[in-house]
Amino acid sequence: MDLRRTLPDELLDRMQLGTIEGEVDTSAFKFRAVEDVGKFDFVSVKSNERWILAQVEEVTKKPDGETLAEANIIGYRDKGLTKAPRQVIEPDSIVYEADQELIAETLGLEDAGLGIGNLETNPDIDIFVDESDFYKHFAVLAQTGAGKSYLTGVLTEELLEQEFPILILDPHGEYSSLEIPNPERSEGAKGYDVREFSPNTDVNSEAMPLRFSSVNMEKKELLEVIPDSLTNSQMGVLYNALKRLREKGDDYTLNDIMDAVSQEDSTAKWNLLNSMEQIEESGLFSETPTNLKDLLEPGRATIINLKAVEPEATEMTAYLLAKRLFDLRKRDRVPPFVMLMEEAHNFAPEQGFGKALSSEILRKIASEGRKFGLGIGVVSQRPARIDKNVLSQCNTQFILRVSNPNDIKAISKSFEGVTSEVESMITSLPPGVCFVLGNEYPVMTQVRQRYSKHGGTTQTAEDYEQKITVDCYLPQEDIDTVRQKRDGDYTIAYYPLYHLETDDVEILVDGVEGDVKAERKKPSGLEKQVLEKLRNGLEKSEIVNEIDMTLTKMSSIQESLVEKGLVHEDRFEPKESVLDVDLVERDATEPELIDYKIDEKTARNHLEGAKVRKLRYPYYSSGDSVYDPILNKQL
Ligand SMILES: Nc1ncnc2c1ncn2[C@@H]1O[C@H](COP(=O)(O)OP(=O)(O)OP(=O)(O)O)[C@@H](O)[C@H]1O
Repeated sequence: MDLRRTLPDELLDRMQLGTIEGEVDTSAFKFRAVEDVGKFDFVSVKSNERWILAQVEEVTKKPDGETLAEANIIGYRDKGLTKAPRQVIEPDSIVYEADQELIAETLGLEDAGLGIGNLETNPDIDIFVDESDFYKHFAVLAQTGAGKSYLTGVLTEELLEQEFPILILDPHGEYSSLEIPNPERSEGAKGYDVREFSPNTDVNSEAMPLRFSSVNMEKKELLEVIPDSLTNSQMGVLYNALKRLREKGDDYTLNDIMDAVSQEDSTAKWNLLNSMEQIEESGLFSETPTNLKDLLEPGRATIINLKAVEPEATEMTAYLLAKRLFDLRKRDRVPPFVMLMEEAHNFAPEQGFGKALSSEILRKIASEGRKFGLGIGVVSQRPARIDKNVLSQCNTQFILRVSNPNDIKAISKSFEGVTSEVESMITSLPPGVCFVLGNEYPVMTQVRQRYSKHGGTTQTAEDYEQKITVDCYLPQEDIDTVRQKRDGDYTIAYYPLYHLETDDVEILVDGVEGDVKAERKKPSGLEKQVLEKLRNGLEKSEIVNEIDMTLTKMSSIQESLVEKGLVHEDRFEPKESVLDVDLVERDATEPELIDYKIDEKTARNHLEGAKVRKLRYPYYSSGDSVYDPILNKQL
């Protein structure tokens, strides 16, 4: 019988793949394939006037050359819903290739939104995710090397295209490459608007410093960041100190609280002060804090680079950012935004896997954030170690390859739609292929190529660049700010200097030319005190009062300071010198260092018996132009 003649027209343009064989039930069938079929291919069968979609689960080739395929029935589309058939398909039915429309309709695929890739089995079918779903939280879960940070980069690009403000907690400093177009793309490469902040700008020298305000900190917040748990008497001391400060009615800082605590009449204050000193030493708080509103700008990714930040400071940063930004969001002071957390198991650990300061606030955001337009993105290679209360609130899940049984269990417990077949498929996904869960059916997706450069590549011996730590004068402006303000592709260069010092004199010698760049005599004890107060903006009369000295003494000190070249002759103001600029340690690469041409011995000729130290002066250069970030001017 000529099968094609007996078929209605609508069937004719679909490719026949084979015929059902053996027993059929409502969930699966087997068919003898006459065309090539592969694992996970979508196929279709007509039953009771409806097209049923199924997916090949296994293909077997028999010794006689016959190919048998097993397919799981997904269902049919009816009134906007995918339904499982209640009647069995007729044995002997013909199995066809499934067309794009049937697949897209039955799987309930979106046809617009964030384009993350294509259906793994059908490259012509693009996979989109509804952008509003990102305020209902999402998770990217995968074992190391499966493509987790690559996919997170793709999601970030798509969110930035939709003008979302995004904040990324980046423990390894791998997301700043979002600003660089992907060099592996022949067309469509693109860099994005990125700002980088870090609590540790010594190591992350390209980042702007991230500092928090300690003005009027509430008791609850203070108790969260104090590293030790307090005794009742310590609580009492803190309570009294805060009460007294509030009664005064003025703004108060962490230092004011410490002063007030030290004035309390209780021995419990000493340990409390000790704990508070640790917060102060973390360097996270400042009188000139980062304006948190600057962290959220539509269409911009703000990266919180936590590379080389101590674990305690990392925790405190995550807690303070989540807490304060959620508060600001609730009061509509910042736009709706998405906060992405790499290594999320460290910020919201599951019980039994440690504690984190940010646990409670992240649970709160997970359950309430969507009401206020704060979506969180949980990215982790250890799903089993993430707080279930947080994980289960993630409405959309992107699961790449995961093979650890505990992690698989955590995934199937937290999310719907993870059948045992999906579980086994997750263990064998190739890199860059993920399941998108959260819709009607888990969709196996080939993640698209990135528009911007992927920064998470494992470092190899060839691309290893040794870092050399140098003592460097602290730039007033960081390189990113200068790049943005002056719209130039500036790179940093460290100019070599020698600092020579005896008990009386200090000089700075140019490490290339060998000449003296700055010189001055050192102030004596009392002169130093006067100079310091002068630098802090005090008037002569105020200094006389504070140090408690006669006017005659003050005049002789002034004379001596003029003679040493430390203050101006015509006005009692300190002379500015590069010798007063603060020093910081910086990690530089070999090409960033300008070579010394003068050796230490030659430099020492300028000042016999001096202690010599190598220092560096930073310059930012772009083509022919050179910018001095200490004097803040173009040279
Ligand atoms: N969709 C993709 N397209 C092309 N290459 C990809 C894709 N996904 C991943 N890769 C490649 O696989 C490598 C590993 O991916 P990625 O860095 O995202 O892994 P990871 O899961 O984040 O691992 P780790 O936990 O070690 O950071 C990448 O360097 C990239 O080259």
